[in-house]
Amino acid sequence: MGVEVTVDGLTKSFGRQLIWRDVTLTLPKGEVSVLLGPSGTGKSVFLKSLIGLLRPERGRIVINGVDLCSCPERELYEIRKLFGVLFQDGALFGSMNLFDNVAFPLREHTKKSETEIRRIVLEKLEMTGLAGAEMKLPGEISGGMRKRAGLSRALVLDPEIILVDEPDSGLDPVRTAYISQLLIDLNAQMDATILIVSHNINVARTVPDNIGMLFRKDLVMFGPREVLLTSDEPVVKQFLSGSRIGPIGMSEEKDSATMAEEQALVDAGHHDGSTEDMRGVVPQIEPTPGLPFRDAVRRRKERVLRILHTLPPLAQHGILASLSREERAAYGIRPLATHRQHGGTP
Ligand SMILES: Nc1ncnc2c1ncn2[C@@H]1O[C@H](COP(=O)(O)OP(=O)(O)OP(=O)(O)O)[C@@H](O)[C@H]1O
Repeated sequence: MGVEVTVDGLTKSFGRQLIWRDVTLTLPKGEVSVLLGPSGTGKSVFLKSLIGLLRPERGRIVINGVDLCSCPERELYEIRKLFGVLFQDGALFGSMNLFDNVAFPLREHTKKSETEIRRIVLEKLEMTGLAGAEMKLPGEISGGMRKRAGLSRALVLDPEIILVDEPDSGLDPVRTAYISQLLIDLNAQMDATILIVSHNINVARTVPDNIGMLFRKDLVMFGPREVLLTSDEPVVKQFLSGSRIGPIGMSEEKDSATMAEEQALVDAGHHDGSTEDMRGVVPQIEPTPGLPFRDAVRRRKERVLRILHTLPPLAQHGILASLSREERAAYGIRPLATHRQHGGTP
């Protein structure tokens, strides 16, 4: 089963450039979380900090009681074995076929026999839909297949925490939907803690149990998916609708004069770049029929219902609306009062 990751007061700079400060969040064990944020807000830097490739100046990252930010190199090496990482481009060795790429961590870090390695590699390739492609070179396959090969390699040491950097980058919407399904299926099979970094709205709306967002060097929010998906925060609203109108600018945040000018243009009928209001809680992707039920869903339900009273009303409503009649009875919850949601859902 996956482990909990606790991040407390984390701050990272490069020289005089502050990337983010005082980031505090908990990745609940075995749950899937997404970290959103406009380009350049330091999402990849956050992933690299989690595995100890970068060392933040302040704060703690605690896994199994060990603080990665202050522990000795030997302990960090041991904790890193809990992680499987899918980097943006798959980070495959171009001269090795998929079999050898996926076998690489097993040959480097274990004393397993070639027979055992073969069994594991073929199993992971099968799990990611790449059975039969083991002799192909990375240059001979599509971007989506390279992502899945990178994922196979991230799985071979049976990680308890899986970090995924932009699973959708370079993929069309259909291939993105397939990789979203694959991540949920893997979570159902392995119960690993998963953190996905992305700016894809569909991934954010349909995949995770929890969502966070980085903006202006801060973690704007992190919590149950229903909180961000129903949020009224201007930056979240703008991000979810893909609009030019709001605090996020072309490369940096905007000043209030620019925001007022842009709003005036839209008020005069100019297109704001968005397609539709993407706020509101939509159903989460479920594992492919035949795969196990996600234990994380049950654990999350219990956790979220314990903190329900602390959440905003729309988020509460989204959570309660996702419960079946039997669950409502089991948790002693009264029938739902009607409450208007964003996106017109009553
Ligand atoms: N090793 C490094 N040395 C100096 N600056 C770095 C280093 N790594 C990242 N940065 C800077 O940190 C900032 C955040 O980069 P990062 O790649 O984490 O952003 P991101 O949110 O993942 O962006 P995107 O969504 O475009 O991938 C950028 O300004 C980048 O130039």
